[in-house]
Amino acid sequence: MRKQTAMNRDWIATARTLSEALPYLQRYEGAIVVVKFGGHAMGDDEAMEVFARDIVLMRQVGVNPVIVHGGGPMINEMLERLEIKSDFVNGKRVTDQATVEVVEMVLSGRVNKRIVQAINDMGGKGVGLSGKDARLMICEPDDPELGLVGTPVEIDTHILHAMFKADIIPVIAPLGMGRDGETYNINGDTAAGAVAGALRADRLLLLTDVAGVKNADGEVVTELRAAQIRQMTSDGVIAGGMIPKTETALDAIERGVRAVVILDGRAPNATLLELFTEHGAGSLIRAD
Ligand SMILES: Nc1ncnc2c1ncn2[C@@H]1O[C@H](COP(=O)(O)OP(=O)(O)O)[C@@H](O)[C@H]1O
Ligand SMILES: CC(=O)N[C@@H](CCC(=O)OP(=O)(O)O)C(=O)O
Repeated sequence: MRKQTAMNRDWIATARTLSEALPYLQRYEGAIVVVKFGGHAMGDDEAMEVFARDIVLMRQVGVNPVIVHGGGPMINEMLERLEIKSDFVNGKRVTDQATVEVVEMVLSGRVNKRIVQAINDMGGKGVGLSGKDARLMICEPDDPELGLVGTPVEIDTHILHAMFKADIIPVIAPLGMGRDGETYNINGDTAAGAVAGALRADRLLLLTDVAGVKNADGEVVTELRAAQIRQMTSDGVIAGGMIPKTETALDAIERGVRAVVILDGRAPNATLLELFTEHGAGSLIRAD
């Protein structure tokens, strides 16, 4: 008879986890899951590999994942190198013409390609595009104070549905086009929310560098409703980069997204844990 060593007890636990995933796999078959991959959530090459593997696995089991990425820290690094000063207002970058050119170069050129390559290295079919491609995201100016920052007002989802049919994983850089062909910088969270809303996604996962939305005592709140978010924002508990995230969550839910989760993208297999196990991660936001 074969003995149960410590090692094969680990295998038994792995097999059990796989087996227990069945109801979740059934629930998400054919579902659309938009994943916002924030610049702070992107780690080293190994973390990128784990993220890409999870996304390819999602596609393999019948989910339609869409990646919308950020890259704020990478943009900051390039702006510093070029000695271009940059300010944020309520988590959004004040963007002039010189800045938007750098944003496009870094996001579409560097960050997007890195994610696409990681997905393709894992055997998936990742295709990179920005909101300018195929007029995916038409924008209007956000706040005049922010310059060339756009709010998506029209999302053409045809290209995304065509990609799902072709087994392609879309990887979207948050840039948009104005009605006169001008380029807009879109906050990554805002772009992800707009795409998720237009697709009526089943889930929007916002991957960041904190475990979730924290209360005044610094504890992660695991379930949040709209009224609570509004209160925490007016109290200043939700601040900085968390403002566009929670605003996005509320907006996406209003547009028909079933639920939004804000979670730590640096935690290994964060997306799989959230979707396919009973151990939901981060803060889950639903309609009131
Ligand atoms: N109530 C809050 N709970 C958690 N994080 C918060 C809160 N208020 C502000 N933050 C800040 O928001 C940051 C996440 O936003 P951001 O840096 O823009 O992330 P990303 O690059 O992933 O989009 C956190 O690292 C944290 O410093
Ligand atoms: C208007 C605006 O703020 N655009 C962002 C776009 C990138 C982004 O959102 O990156 P993270 O998700 O990593 O923060 C910026 O210029 O930094």
